[in-house]
Amino acid sequence: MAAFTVHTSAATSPYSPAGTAILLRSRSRAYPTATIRVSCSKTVVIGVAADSGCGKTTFTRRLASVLGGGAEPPRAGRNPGSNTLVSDTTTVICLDDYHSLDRVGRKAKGVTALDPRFVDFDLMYEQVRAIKEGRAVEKPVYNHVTGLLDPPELITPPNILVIKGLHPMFDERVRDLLDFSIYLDISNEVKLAWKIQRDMGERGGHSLESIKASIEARKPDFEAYIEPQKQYADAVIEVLPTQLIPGDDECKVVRVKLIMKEGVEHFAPVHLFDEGSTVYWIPCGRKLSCSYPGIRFAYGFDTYFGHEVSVVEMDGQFDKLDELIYVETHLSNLSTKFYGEVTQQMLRHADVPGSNNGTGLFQTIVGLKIRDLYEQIVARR
Ligand SMILES: Nc1ncnc2c1ncn2[C@@H]1O[C@H](COP(=O)(O)OP(=O)(O)OP(=O)(O)O)[C@@H](O)[C@H]1O
Ligand SMILES: O=C(CO)[C@H](O)[C@H](O)COP(=O)(O)O
Repeated sequence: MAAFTVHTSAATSPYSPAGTAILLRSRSRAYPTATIRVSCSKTVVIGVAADSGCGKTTFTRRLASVLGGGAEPPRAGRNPGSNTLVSDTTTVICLDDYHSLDRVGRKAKGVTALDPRFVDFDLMYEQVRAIKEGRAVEKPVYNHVTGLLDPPELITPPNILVIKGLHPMFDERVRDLLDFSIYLDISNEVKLAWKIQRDMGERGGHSLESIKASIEARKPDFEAYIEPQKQYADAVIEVLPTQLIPGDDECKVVRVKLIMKEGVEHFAPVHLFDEGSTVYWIPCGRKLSCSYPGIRFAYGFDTYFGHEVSVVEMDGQFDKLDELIYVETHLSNLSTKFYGEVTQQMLRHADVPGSNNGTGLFQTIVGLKIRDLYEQIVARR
């Protein structure tokens, strides 16, 4: 386990309000000494796990914005290769920053980034714990552009820390630091469609064959190290091909399940119409315009890795986001602060991928539930 020294001094942090400065510095890595000023309030920690290219960044951008104000990379002058997002209430850190090998090193060893042997879990645990306890850290940076391990960046304690990546629930010590955890469970068909969209579209430079090959090459490690984490998640957002278009392989229309564990402290699962009932609902018609293939909701109880869960499901997509209010009025336990807040949040983020289907809807709802969980934890203190 890495050894650490703690420095205390007073200064102003580039990230957070004034407070007594405590800086955690790792002896096992040569980090520059920085002094900052942080509030000593504690931080609520949220874990978001998924495979590569499965929407972690997209979700956590939406989440940070729902929790309070647009999330931006760290202030000017910081490392442009930083993966960190900061809003006025939330800091999102990317666990790729704890890679112990850079891209060349992984290639030389013939290992993938999913292999936990090459993740610095000791440092991850010490730094997430430090932030949770109100201490700033100098977090390493993995640069996805260059594939190199960049100089560290200063992270000071926010109200809510979101740790997103491949392994937030893999190490039991880190898992025990989480106040709430989400797993994004993207089916193989949808994962391929999204990776094609990104690596041949947005990022470019990849062929269909190389994309399929990279997914296949990582599959053994995904099944061994990433996918088993979903048993620990408090909520799972499962994205599947639609059942409304027989034989569809485009995955432009998706069926999405929000799987919520029962009995999680500060988290009351959402339900549709009547709690505890089994519901199948096709809302299309005069109050919710739906073009082909329409929309279908479902709700009920199930078991998931031995846990009792509630599941709300949406298949299809919205034509007019403002009509979502009709659906919202039939959902309960949303933790909204006013009538129509889910619909308003969806309209605010209409340009974010998934805003017309169950992924955007359930990600928005999870954001409001996390806000409520945070407020309950703070009130209890
Ligand atoms: N709900 C969604 N609907 C449609 N496309 C989506 C959705 N969420 C993410 N995507 C797309 O999937 C691709 C991967 O998304 P994103 O970069 O957020 O994943 P990631 O898990 O952060 O990736 P990586 O692990 O490589 O960092 C992007 O092209 C993104 O636009
Ligand atoms: O799985 C990933 C992120 O979730 C990345 O592929 C991993 O971090 C390695 O990055 P790169 O492919 O840019 O070297």
